[in-house]
Amino acid sequence: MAVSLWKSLLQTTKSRLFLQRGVSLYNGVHGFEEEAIKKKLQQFGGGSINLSKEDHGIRVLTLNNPKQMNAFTGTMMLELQERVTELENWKDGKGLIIHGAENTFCSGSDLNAVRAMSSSEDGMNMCMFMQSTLTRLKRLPLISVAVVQGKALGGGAEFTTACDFRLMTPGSEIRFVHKQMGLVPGWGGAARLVQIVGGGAALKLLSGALKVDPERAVHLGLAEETLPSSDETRSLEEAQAWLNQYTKAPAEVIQAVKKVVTAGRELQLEAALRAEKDIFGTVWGGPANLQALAQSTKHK
Ligand SMILES: CC[C@H](C(=O)O)C(=O)SCCNC(=O)CCNC(=O)[C@H](O)C(C)(C)COP(=O)(O)OP(=O)(O)OC[C@H]1O[C@@H](n2cnc3c(N)ncnc32)[C@H](O)[C@@H]1OP(=O)(O)O
Repeated sequence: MAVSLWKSLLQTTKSRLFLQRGVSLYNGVHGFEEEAIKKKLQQFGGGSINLSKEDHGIRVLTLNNPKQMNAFTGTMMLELQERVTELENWKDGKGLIIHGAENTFCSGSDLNAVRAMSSSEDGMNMCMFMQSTLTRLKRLPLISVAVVQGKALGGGAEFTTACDFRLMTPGSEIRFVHKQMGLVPGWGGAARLVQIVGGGAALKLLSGALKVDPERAVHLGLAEETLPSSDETRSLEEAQAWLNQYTKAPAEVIQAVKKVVTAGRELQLEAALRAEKDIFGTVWGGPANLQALAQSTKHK
């Protein structure tokens, strides 16, 4: 009796915690020194992470460091965390498109920062910082899609897996080059890749550091489709049209949809069911629900 009560309390707490915004994956208990790593990252500047204005419930996040093929500098890592916080507080959002500036996605960590931060302590702290930010990004109550133009390498490949979907332009590639660097993914990319393509395919992609072109990515279920255009502006418009198919409903309904899927993805069944109940409670009898009932909506 006492054990089952305790188990039930633990699961409820877990599903509640999971629904909260801004919760870091790591803290001091895990040896994470957030303020120390932020100070360190501040030393490696360049580039920016830009967030567009809202358009029909969709915003565009741009990885902007084209001089280095959009490699992630320290300050870009810090800015990404700020943009994610901004998106967590966006009440009317439905969708997010993520792409790289000047027709390429991202070539991973800035190698200059990587070289200067080669101690185990810095590596662990950077890993925990980026895992935490990308986990929050994937949990956003928005439908997110990465538009992969040019190359997504190393941390860039990992970043694409923190989106719900990937669309690739002709000639683009996703490549987990970590093995070639004597590493494995550390931004959560391996765990997410296994969820997306399964263990066998993930093992091949990581151990072979294989170039994944759009055709192979679609075949593996890593990408949804190849966009018709490789032109930067047109492919973004195509991605927007693709995303529009899934965001035609009030924001509170789209957000609830994403939340139940996130719960199903991340929690054990009983905790996911409890989370689903809580989320269901936010839309039941809500404006969209009442309107659909009043109109006797038919689903022909
Ligand atoms: C592996 C784990 C780790 C993590 O997860 O944290 C990482 O991500 S480490 C980074 C992994 N990425 C790389 O190792 C990329 C190395 N670069 C390349 O393979 C090429 O530069 C490539 C294929 C991205 C582009 O080749 P291309 O011939 O088209 O152009 P350039 O090589 O001339 O590159 C232009 C310019 O960009 C600089 N660059 C590219 N990537 C990075 C990077 N990750 N960090 C810093 N700088 C980068 C490159 O050095 C050139 O600059 P320049 O001043 O002209 O030499």
